[in-house]
Amino acid sequence: MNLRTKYDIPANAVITIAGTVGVGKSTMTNALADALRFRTSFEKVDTNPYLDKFYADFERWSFHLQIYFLAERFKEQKRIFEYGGGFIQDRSIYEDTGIFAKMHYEKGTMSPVDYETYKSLFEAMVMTPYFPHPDLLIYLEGSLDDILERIKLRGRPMEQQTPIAYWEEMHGRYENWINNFNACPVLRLNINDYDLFNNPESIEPIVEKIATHIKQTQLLKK
Ligand SMILES: Nc1ncnc2c1ncn2[C@@H]1O[C@H](COP(=O)(O)OP(=O)(O)O)[C@@H](O)[C@H]1O
Ligand SMILES: Nc1ncnc2c1ncn2[C@H]1C[C@H](O)[C@@H](COP(=O)(O)O)O1
Repeated sequence: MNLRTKYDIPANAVITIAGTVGVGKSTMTNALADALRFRTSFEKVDTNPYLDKFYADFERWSFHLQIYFLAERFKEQKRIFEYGGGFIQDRSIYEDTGIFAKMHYEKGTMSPVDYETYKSLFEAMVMTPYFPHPDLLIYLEGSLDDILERIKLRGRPMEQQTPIAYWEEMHGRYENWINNFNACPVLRLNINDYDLFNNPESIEPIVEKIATHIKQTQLLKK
């Protein structure tokens, strides 16, 4: 059944899924797109020319990787706009700057000049009235142990070789980031409260929450 019509979710809605590496964004993106009959926008991992190099040498490749992600996400943004919405997006552009670029700069693996260049490009491209914010950002949260388990289970070699301290730092930063995030409405979901693998029907209560959230936001705008 098409849950979008059942719960009266606008056909042009754009919903972005945020959360730390391995938390379950791609799985949620697919499940929601299927339930709502929406298109998907994924970040490209297998064809990313910098990701492996970046994990092997953060200092050397962090700027290149951020520029690559920024360009890719901007192209996706344009595609979403051209279709007139109706998308589930795997990871928001806000995480690139608010989590990744900032973390690498503060940890000394991106130089101050590269960080400034990146930020000014980001602000010129994204923080303008011409860049529509998503209708809803769904934030997936879970314990560090559960997330480490999922990263292990997925088994991307570059992530297996990365010290646990990196994922721990990121996990803490995500918590701070979401508590201060206000660019668009947020729906927080704990990964222990649904199980899309063993219980695919657990998507329906999530769709219901999304509908309520979007309606509340529309009422506030009036
Ligand atoms: N609800 C779930 N229960 C158990 N494992 C899950 C669930 N959702 C995702 N996973 C597993 O966790 C790993 C990371 O999920 P993924 O969706 O790729 O995360 P992300 O896109 O956030 O990096 C994958 O191995 C995936 O199969
Ligand atoms: N902006 C980014 N900077 C550094 N690394 C990033 C960025 N965006 C994504 N990544 C990495 C993290 C993961 O290894 C892969 C895919 O992310 P995932 O959360 O598994 O979808 O890319």
